[in-house]
Amino acid sequence: NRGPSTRSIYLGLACLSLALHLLLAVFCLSVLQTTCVLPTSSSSSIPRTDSRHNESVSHTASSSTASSSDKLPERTQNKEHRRLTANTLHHEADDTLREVTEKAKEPTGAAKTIQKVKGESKLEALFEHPLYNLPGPELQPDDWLLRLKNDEDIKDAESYDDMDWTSDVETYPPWLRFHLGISRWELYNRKDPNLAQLTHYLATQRILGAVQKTGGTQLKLLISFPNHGQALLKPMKQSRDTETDVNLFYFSDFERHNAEISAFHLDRLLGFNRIPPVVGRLMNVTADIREKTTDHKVSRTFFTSPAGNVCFYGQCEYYCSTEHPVCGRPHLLEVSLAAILPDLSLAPRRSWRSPWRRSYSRTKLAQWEKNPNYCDSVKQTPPYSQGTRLVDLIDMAVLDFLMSNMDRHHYETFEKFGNETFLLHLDNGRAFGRHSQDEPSILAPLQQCCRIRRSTLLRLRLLALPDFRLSDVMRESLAQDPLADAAPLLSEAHLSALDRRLAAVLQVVHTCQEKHTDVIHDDLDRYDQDIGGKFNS
Ligand SMILES: Nc1ncnc2c1ncn2[C@@H]1O[C@H](COP(=O)(O)OP(=O)(O)OP(=O)(O)O)[C@@H](O)[C@H]1O
Ligand SMILES: [Mn+2]
Repeated sequence: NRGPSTRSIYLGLACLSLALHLLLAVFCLSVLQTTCVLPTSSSSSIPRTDSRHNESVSHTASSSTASSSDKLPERTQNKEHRRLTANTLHHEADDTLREVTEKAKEPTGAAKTIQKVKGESKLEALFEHPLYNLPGPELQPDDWLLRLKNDEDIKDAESYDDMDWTSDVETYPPWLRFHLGISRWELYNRKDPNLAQLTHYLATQRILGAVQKTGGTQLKLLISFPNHGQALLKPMKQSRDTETDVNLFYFSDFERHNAEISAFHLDRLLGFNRIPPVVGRLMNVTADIREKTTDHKVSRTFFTSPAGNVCFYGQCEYYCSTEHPVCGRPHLLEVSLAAILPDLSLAPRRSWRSPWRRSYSRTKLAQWEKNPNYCDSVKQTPPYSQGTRLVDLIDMAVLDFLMSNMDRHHYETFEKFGNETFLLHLDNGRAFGRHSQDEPSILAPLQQCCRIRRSTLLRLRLLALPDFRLSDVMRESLAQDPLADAAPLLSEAHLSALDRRLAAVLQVVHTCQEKHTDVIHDDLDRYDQDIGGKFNS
């Protein structure tokens, strides 16, 4: 008899459960709508402020793994891995990105000072000059190193199909926006507001880790920050003004943190934009390195010096010993931090041996030192026989002569761009070693080939004028670095050496022009109206 009543109870319960499920579903839908739906602008184009970049460009999401760094074996970017890194980035992005961007908007102390003297600023005047505002070639999609996917790509590109790039480009951390801004012709756009945010990020972010960076001969660390940001650290090893010992060969010279910082500023002042942004920072050796490192090569070399300073030396080929320690005072240490380039697995680079490489021997001379017609053979050898490679190399020689860097044995390019691209000016640690002496042999490419880009020559002439004097704009530019608060990054002696060397470069060009008619590589024929007849060459 209990059959029908039990059945009705079961029926009632089933109805109740159904109703509850329905209620739950409705609730879930409404909640998801408000919290889980991400902006639909996943493929949003980045409107670029600079006229050079005024087309709308969308970048591929492949840059997501840029953060994954050296730990990954090259070319192991399978789909699973890419999805993982993209997702991780987004999770971290949510809570820390806003903080970073907010902080980055505050100008540093030095930047504020510069703003005050607006109107008298030679640096501002320089960057307002038409020679620093030439519209570059119009950029095609292939002219970006990394691209986010745009609608077209979504339709046809299988390789990106599992990417989950849903957040707004504006919320990407500065290092990622730096990567997305690398083009065929320059590493960064001087007017990109992200540049200041990137240096601020490197100078202020909490340090999460420090390991020794492999490759090269002297000690350097790979620093990691929140949001997968990384930097290449070079420590201060000697006082800023110590001149390189005259009996030390160029290949035995110490690397200088202030040389890395100054080289970035100089390269930017020359209008090249070919050095990754570098910023100075006062770090705590104990809290930021000793307590953070997971690298035994580093941690086991820490000690306290007789003076009570915390020191370490790491493991490397040159100067990694108790006799050459890196020491805090007692904990504080000045370092340079360079923005890290996109990971090699995403943006492979090619390393080129410089035709004017030194012999790196105490006794041997290189070919270019023995043969005055050396350039004739270089001019006939690819890639120097075509395009702009030779004048690019000469630009680099001018930069190196100005800062007296004799250590340019190699240079790198991004493989993606083939031979039609700028040259990366990495590793400037051995520059600015001596101010009392110049090294004319660094100018051998210019002097032997008698060729120079017109835009480079015109900028050099501009920097020789009192209104834009190189030493003055360099002093002003370096004052923006956080370490300038402690002491100038380059002494006055180094700054005036720049003016002296600039005059020497112009003299070499002048001598060339007396002997040859094809000295100028005219890259400005399209802009002659813009720059006027003021600078005839
Ligand atoms: N900003 C950067 N981002 C990514 N990789 C970099 C960066 N700067 C340098 N590297 C890479 O690290 C390598 C070593 O750096 P660097 O040349 O500065 O060290 P080094 O000890 O001075 O080398 P060497 O002794 O060969 O002159 C470089 O060859 C380059 O490929
Ligand atoms: Mn080096």
